[in-house]
Amino acid sequence: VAARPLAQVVPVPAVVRQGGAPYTFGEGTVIRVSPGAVGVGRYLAGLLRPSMGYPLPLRPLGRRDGIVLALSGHAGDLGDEGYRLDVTKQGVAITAERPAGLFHGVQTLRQLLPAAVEERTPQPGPWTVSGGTITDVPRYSYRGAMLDVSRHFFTVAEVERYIDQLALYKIDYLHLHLSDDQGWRIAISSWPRLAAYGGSTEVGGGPGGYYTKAQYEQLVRYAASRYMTVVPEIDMPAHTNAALASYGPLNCDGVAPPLYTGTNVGFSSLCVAKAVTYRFVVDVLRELAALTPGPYLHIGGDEAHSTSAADYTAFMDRVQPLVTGYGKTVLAWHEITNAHPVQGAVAQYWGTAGTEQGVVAAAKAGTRLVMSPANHTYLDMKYNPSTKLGLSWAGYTEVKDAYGWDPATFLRGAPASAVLGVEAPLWSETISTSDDIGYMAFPRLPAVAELGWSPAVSHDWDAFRLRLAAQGPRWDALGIDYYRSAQVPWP
Ligand SMILES: CC1=[NH+][C@H]2[C@@H](O1)O[C@H](CO)[C@@H](O)[C@@H]2O
Repeated sequence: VAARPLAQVVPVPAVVRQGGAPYTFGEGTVIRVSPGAVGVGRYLAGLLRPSMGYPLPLRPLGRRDGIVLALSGHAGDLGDEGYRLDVTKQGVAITAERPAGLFHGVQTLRQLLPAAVEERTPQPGPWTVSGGTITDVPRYSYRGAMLDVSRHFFTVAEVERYIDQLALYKIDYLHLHLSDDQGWRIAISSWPRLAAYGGSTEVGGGPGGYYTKAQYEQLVRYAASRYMTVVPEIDMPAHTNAALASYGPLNCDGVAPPLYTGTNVGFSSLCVAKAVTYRFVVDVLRELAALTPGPYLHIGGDEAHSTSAADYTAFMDRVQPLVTGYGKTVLAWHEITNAHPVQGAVAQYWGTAGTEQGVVAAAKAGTRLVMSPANHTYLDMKYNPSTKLGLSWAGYTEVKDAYGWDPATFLRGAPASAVLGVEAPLWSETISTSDDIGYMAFPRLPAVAELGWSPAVSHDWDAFRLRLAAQGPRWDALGIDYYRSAQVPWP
């Protein structure tokens, strides 16, 4: 079995030098780790032991043989997430400045092994990795995936499964859309009805659900163990029916509307004029900030069709300082640029044309961008008219569409330096199971992940589609029910 070319990896690494003797894992292979790399070593062992059937014991650094996970102990040109991977006859050495870099190197090593390595029962080898060197660093530091847990609720186990799938493609931010018209999904101690009542249903009228604080902290820890930072979103002032239904006083007329299980948007708004609204926002953001080790709180801001422009601006002027007051950075959908984005705020672009001059102007004035153009990155868009799941308001999105754009230039006129990275949102109006997530996210999520990680100069659909094809057998082994796009030459 010819060992896989080093450059076959998705996202494609920055620098690949193929050559030299391959390395073959065996009964005696050990995993040697720096003191700070024990967690990554345990993760790697957990990946390889079931399918290889080898003991793969963890050992301290010593002889340079077998698998080495070493932290360099000094700042260099690999940064927080980069790594170097050297394959020789003696073994595979992954070096990095930070554990996240080692973790990303492990994802690359994983992909250099046969797809059978993803099986959870002993598989025949050989477990050979081609000789050579990879030096790899990300193009963007923000490479996100969003899961809408409001329209349909997903359990901790279902989210953790998605986290594991995202880790394979070096995604480092998980944006959880925790509230919307159809469901409030995070327990807030000072406003208990938000989750207890506001989380009691979902699109289609199912049982919904919510995360207790302990469950949410479990998700944050699990994501962190895969070097992913959680970005919680409380969407405001629109997309708030679940909160408005839970507390009558939050409504301008004091009357709580019924819970909503449909899929319309833009009909709800917090009452901008009432003082209680800001007590609500302060309490929610305070409790959420306490649960969020990451730098961002996402305050939504999209589709405020039932909020006047003046009220929207007044609301955002009052709410953004609350986020920064808790030491967090504001993330919001790009409509925030119609108001006054505070210094340091990040706008998440979700348009389709790349011509919104208000967003361009804000970017020129210092607002940074996370790029999520809906006609390229929305994983809830149908692949084609016959796709059962998903929506089509932004058009049909095949794999080539997910890959065929440049985050640096999509928003025309915005400085490339304003772009922090990319994010692939998966809205869940029509998505309710892990299999649904897998079908819509694969193969398009890896395309967006490559746009976030790999150098612009490596962007090439003809090469990418071949590398993507080699991922198919991995997804089969991982039990991911992916869409077999005709654009990809699956093996
Ligand atoms: C930012 C944004 N707001 C809308 C829009 O994206 O489309 C999504 C469906 O594709 C929908 O669920 C969401 O509420």
